[in-house]
Amino acid sequence: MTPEDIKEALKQVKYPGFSRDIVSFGLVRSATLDGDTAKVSLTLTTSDPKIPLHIKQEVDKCLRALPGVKATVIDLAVTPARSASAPGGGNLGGNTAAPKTIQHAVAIASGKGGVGKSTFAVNLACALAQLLTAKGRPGRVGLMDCDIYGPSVPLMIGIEGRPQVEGDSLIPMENHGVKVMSMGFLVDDNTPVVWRGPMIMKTIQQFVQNVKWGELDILLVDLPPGTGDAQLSLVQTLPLDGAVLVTTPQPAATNVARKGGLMFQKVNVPLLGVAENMSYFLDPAGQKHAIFGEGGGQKTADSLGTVLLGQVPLIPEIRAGGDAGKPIVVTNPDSPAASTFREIGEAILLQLSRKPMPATS
Ligand SMILES: Nc1ncnc2c1ncn2[C@@H]1O[C@H](COP(=O)(O)OP(=O)(O)OP(=O)(O)O)[C@@H](O)[C@H]1O
Repeated sequence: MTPEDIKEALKQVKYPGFSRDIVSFGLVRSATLDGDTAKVSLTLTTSDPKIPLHIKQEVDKCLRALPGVKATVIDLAVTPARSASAPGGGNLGGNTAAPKTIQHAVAIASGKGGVGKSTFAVNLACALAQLLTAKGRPGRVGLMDCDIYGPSVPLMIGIEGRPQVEGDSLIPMENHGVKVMSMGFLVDDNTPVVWRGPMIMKTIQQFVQNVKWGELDILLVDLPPGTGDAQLSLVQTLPLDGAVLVTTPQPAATNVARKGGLMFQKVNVPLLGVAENMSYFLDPAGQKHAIFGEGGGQKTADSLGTVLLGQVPLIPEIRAGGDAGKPIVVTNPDSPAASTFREIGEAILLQLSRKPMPATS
């Protein structure tokens, strides 16, 4: 029995409340067999004492079921997490004060345009809404579309019309369990692009402060594509807890995605990971075709010292869902693509609950 065999077996142990296992979450530091004793060391960041206890019991059960294992030594190092359940979290950095009712704000960014960032953000928001609803926390996901030049979120999530105004505040629009605010609700197609630049900072600050989001566990912020000065000042304006980079697999996209990663590091926003979109085309016979090459997402993640959160296939159903305002996560929740979005959502929630956030300036 090699360390790899033991790690393979430990993939049966799920992190409490998630469908992901402790190995893929990176909690297992080492695993060895010494005579008939299996020795495993784990690290975990949580403030909930029930979680280490539960994981320890499950790991013990799993190890004892292995051939030749009679005893176990499980070393579990627990670091207390910042309080993820405390309202406000207290860690929202940035220049704009975030309402205390928003626990975590996470940017969805891409280096290049057209990699499917908005499609990703919409599906991820719906997946998070499903996950949190299943945990008894419905209505706690928000999506803020900051793409001034091509705000596509309203169309992709199936919302038309304008938000209601209540006193000084705007009421977010809602569909598929996600509260949404978008530049697309406020500027029409005829608004000249030159006006949009000066409007953006002010409007986006207002999106954070003057929109009645209510109690949110997570607010996703769909940033405009690119890594230029405009994005940099936007990122500094927003009270972000983390960022997810979306890329396609080819080198041309990943090189620019890396620049995006460096931009977040510059402003002390932790990278939660890289998501690869259009990773492969899945033909009707179930065959995978690497149209845009392979490995770019992993390479980007490695070079930025972060993780690859998941790989979303290129399938016509995702495009059609975007055009119809019916994301695949909602219309076909059992599809492999929908499962990928939920797995990415789980990984993000887990990271937010265990990662102590550095203070931002
Ligand atoms: N995984 C996918 N499979 C099939 N089509 C996809 C996929 N992801 C995105 N698309 C399609 O690709 C097009 C571009 O996607 P999207 O508008 O989300 O990109 P974007 O990166 O947000 O673009 P930009 O930021 O430049 O506006 C859309 O037509 C969308 O439906």
